Amino acid sequence: MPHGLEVRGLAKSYGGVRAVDGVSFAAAAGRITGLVGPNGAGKTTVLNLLTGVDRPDAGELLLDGRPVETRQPHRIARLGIVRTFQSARVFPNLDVLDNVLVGADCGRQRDGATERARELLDVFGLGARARDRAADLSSGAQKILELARLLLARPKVILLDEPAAGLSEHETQRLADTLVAARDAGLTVLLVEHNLRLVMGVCERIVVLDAGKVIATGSPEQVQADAAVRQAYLGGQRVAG
Ligand SMILES: Nc1ncnc2c1ncn2[C@@H]1O[C@H](COP(=O)(O)OP(=O)(O)OP(=O)(O)O)[C@@H](O)[C@H]1O
Repeated sequence: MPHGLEVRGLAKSYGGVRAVDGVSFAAAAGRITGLVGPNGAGKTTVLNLLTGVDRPDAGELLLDGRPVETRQPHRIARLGIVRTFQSARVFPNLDVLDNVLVGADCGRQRDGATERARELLDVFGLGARARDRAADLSSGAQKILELARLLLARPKVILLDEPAAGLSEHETQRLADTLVAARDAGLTVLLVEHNLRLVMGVCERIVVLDAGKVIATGSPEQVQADAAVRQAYLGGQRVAG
């Protein structure tokens, strides 16, 4: 059984702010791991450090037990670790199908790419929009399109930065179904998300950050019952289920 992604002692300060302060956790292979926490907890910074968008002050990243030495975003992507951003990055003037096919070039998976791209669009509910310009999709649909493009390249690990933000309830359900299907096909997922209903519904394990530190790790049930999580993250309220 491969390990998936492991983060050890990750740290990053901006001026006097310790945005990420000695963070260690694992995202097991073939599982969906949630990374949650209140605003400013350091979640996006973790994703930026893992994908080479920003440089850590300290820390190690391991993929399937092997250290990832490079800090260059394109090399990290070539190892199979890819990410989405809080706002979708699509090619507005390309149509929806061609947007997905860009992922085939990134992943060098051209054989059968068009067929697979169409399948992905169907799974995501965008099949009927294949020839529409990406710019004409809603912002939620653009996020789903970005995800389809990334999946076409068959990554090992996908890091998602608030994929449900701006999605309708229906789109969020599609997203959940697709993440579960991708996981069942072997994908390792790290999900940064404020929609706790989604997180609790699809994640096997959840890592909770507060003020740059991991304050809890466990199953959705364990995390919901954790006093430190309630205090820091929810001000004592019950975690939405
Ligand atoms: N480039 C930067 N320069 C200065 N400070 C930064 C920078 N990036 C992040 N920070 C600070 O680091 C801390 C963590 O921010 P980060 O965006 O990682 O949190 P987050 O958990 O993703 O929050 P949110 O849920 O609101 O997106 C915050 O105090 C933020 O202001």
